[in-house]
Parts: sequence; structure tokens; C-alpha cells
Amino acid sequence: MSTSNEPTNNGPTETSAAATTSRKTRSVRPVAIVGGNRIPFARQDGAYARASNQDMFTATLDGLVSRFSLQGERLGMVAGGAVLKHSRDFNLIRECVLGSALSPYTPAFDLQQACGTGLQAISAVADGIATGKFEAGIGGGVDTTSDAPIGVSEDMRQVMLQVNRARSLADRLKAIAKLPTSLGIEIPRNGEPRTGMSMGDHAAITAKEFGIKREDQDELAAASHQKMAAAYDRGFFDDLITPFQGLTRDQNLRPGSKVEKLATLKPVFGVSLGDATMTAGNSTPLTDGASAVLLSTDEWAAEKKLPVLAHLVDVETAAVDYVNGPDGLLMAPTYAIPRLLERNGLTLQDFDFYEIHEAFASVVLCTLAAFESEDYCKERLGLDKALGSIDRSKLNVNGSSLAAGHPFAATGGRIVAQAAKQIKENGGGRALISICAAGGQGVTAIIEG
Ligand SMILES: CC(=O)CC(=O)SCCNC(=O)CCNC(=O)[C@H](O)C(C)(C)COP(=O)(O)OP(=O)(O)OC[C@H]1O[C@@H](n2cnc3c(N)ncnc32)[C@H](O)[C@@H]1OP(=O)(O)O
Repeated sequence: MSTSNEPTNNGPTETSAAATTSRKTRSVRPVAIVGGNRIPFARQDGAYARASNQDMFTATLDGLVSRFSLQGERLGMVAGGAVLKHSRDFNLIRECVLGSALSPYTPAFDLQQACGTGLQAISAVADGIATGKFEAGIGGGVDTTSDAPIGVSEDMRQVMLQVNRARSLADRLKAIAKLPTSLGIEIPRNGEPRTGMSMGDHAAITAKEFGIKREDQDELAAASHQKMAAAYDRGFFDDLITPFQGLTRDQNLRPGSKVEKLATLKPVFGVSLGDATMTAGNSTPLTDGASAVLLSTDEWAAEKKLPVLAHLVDVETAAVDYVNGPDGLLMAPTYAIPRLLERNGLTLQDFDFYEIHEAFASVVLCTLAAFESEDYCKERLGLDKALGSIDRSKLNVNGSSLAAGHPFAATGGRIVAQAAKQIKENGGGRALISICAAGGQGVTAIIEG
């Protein structure tokens, strides 16, 4: 199908100020957040038990395309990724673009940074826009824990490769004879490759270090469900979500979530440490879902008569030494945020909204405790005093991952879209985004309207 946006050949068709400006004089341009889209998130083996990453991200892209009338549009870039990906998915995001209503001339690439994937992908697209490489693009992510890739033991894999490469029947039979008796099935584990420990067990150690109480975690979890349910009820998600496979709301959401019920759940992480506090209720569930955010220059949005919810101001990624050093696996955002604040001449208190990814309730509380701790800020972060406390009424105001669920790579897009919409609804303001990730990394950002 040919559309007016489609180039007549493979050459460039975009015209912009940047195209006529030399690389030397090109300056950084503001990056507008036009809007976001996601499918409702589903619990593992729930509504999307039979959906693939490709199904979910393609549907998410198409939701964005139809919301902003981008049918046949050639965008500068689509970036995204999945934490759990089949080898057959190859360049998953490009395949999704090809399956979507966007122009097939839209380039795309995959990246992987655990739970930081979505925000890092948005940052990559924003960099391209800011530096004048292109005018508009999409960043996001997708994950399915239901359709997880399954491997086989290394012995089995080697023999299967030999069988596949055999040039004659005799060679093939020789290779088949070496097949191990057991398949040696390897199912992806929710664990850190270097320590063998689950992320929950890592988080439990940090929670103990900071003395985070069970009651506070349960309170944060209940509030997340209640705030998100209220946001759904007042229509906040109407232009952020496209229904998919019969689901119109997040399957994990429990509008009536109560602290009293959460208090009855038994601990599942950090049990060997004693006084364990982390349960299924104050930890994110295994989840399936996808999200995407449309970014552009202000001029591109204006030309297409599209809204601008907010602007992506800056992104900072940090890593910590959780293997041999003193740091908690999920505490890298505490290192990234002071750098982000300093670069932008801001203090921790200069924000109207704080979006701290609720991987576990304890991670949010540890992050806030670290900011309030003079020792932590001086000794770990090299600051001269504590960053201080925040106004908790500005934290995760429309609910976060404990309520929505956490399809790893899709969380960044959900948070950016939610924060941008909050700013728009507020008539302006500034939000700080913090996403912890496996591998001891963290991706943080400032958005402003
Ligand atoms: C990945 C990165 O890079 C960085 C990060 O984000 S790290 C975070 C990644 N996330 C994780 O590691 C968490 C992964 N989660 C899990 O492994 C599992 O969901 C889990 C071990 C936490 C729980 O698994 P589970 O036991 O199967 O949970 P589930 O059966 O749903 O719940 C257990 C009970 O709690 C109850 N429950 C759960 N949430 C509740 C709530 N909000 N209110 C009331 N009850 C609740 C359930 O109803 C269930 O009760 P019953 O046993 O009576 O049915």
C-alpha cells in the first residue's frame, strides 16, 4: 500500500532545519513527548498466555499509530527490546515495525538493559531527535514471562548443532548417537548470573541494611493499587492504553487492596535472613505486556497537529558494584540521580512528581532512605550532605508497578507516558523518574512540561 509519506525510493525524504545545518553547528533540540500507549498488563499465564512479544509490541505500536494517525508514516527510528527474547526473534522491534501500520522504511533496533530497557530505548530515540538526526521516533519495550524462551543443556545443544550441520546421512546418524538421554531443559530464572540469587533475595538484603519495615512496604503496595484503580476510574488511562485480547485493565490490579490482607501474606524473599518482610503482595508479579512512547521535535508535532504532553529533559544511567562492593543490586538509581540533579542545577526537592519503579516496595523505600541518609550520601555517593526527603504525596501518584505489574522492558514506557500525562493534567511541572535494573544498573530521567 502506498501512502503520501512513503518515499519513492530508499533515499531520505525527511526535510528539517538539521538537514541543512552542518554537524559542527548542530545544537541540541528539545525532545517532545507526544504520547504513550500500552496494552493492559497481564499476569503470567493469564490473558496473554498465548501471545508472543511480537504480537504484543506490534499491537502497542498500532495503538499509537491509530491514536496519532501515523498510518504509513516513516519515522526516524523505533528502538526497544525485551529482556526475555527467543533467538528466532532476531531484531524483534524491526519485525514489529514490519507487522505494524508504520511505513516499512522506518528503521528499528533492539537493545537490552534489563528493566531499564524501555527508558534506555526512549533515551536512544531522544538522542537522535535532540542531535538533529531525525524528527520523530518511538521508544519502548515488551516482555512475556508466559512465552519465555527455553534452552537445552550445553551437551544437548552441541549435538543438535552437529546433527544440523551433518552433510551425509551417516554423519547425521553418528551425531544423533551422541544425543544425551536427558533433554537438560533450561528455563530462564529470575536470578542474577553472577550471584545466582534472585532479585528479590538481593532486594531483601538491602531492605535489611536500611531497616525497612514490613508495614511500610505493605502500605506502599496497597496505596499503589488504590491510586491506580482511582486513576482508571477517572479516565486517566483512556488515552494511554489500547485494549488487547479482551483485557481493558491491568490483570494484576486489585482495587480493594488492603494493608490488613497484605499483612497476612507469608514472606517469599530473604527468608534465610530471618525477619523476612517481602511477600507476593509487596513484590511485583511476573507479568506480560508492552509499551511505547512517541517522541518528536516540537515542530514535527505542531506540523502534524499533535499534542505535546511534556519534554524529556535528560537521562542518566549508573551502575554499582553489587558483586564485590558494598552496593545493593537495585540501588544504582541512587548514584544516577545526584549526577542528573547536578547537571541540571536541581535539588531532589525541585520536582512536582516522583516516579520510582516499584520493582519491590522495599526498593522504593530503600531509595528514599538512601537519599535521607547523610552517611550513604557522603560515603557512597561522594556528596557533602544528604539529598534529603521528598514530599511523599508526590510519589507514584497514579500507581506504579506493584499495581500494574512489571513486564520488565515495558515498564519504562509505562512510566514515561504516565508521568508526561500527569504533567499535562497538572498544567505543567517536573517529574523525576527512577528505574532500577538487574545487573546492578539504574536508568533515571527528568521530564518537564
Ligand atoms: C528485572 C530488573 O531488571 C529489575 C527489577 O525490576 S527487579 C523486580 C523483578 N521482579 C521480581 O523479581 C518479582 C518476581 N515475582 C515473583 O517471582 C512472583 O510473583 C512472587 C514470588 C513474588 C509471587 O509468586 P506467587 O506466590 O505465585 O504469587 P501469587 O500466587 O500471585 O500470590 C500469592 C498469594 O498472595 C496473594 N496476593 C498477592 N498480591 C496481593 C495483594 N495485593 N493483595 C492481597 N493478596 C495478594 C495472592 O492472592 C495469593 O494468595 P493465595 O495463595 O491465597 O492464592
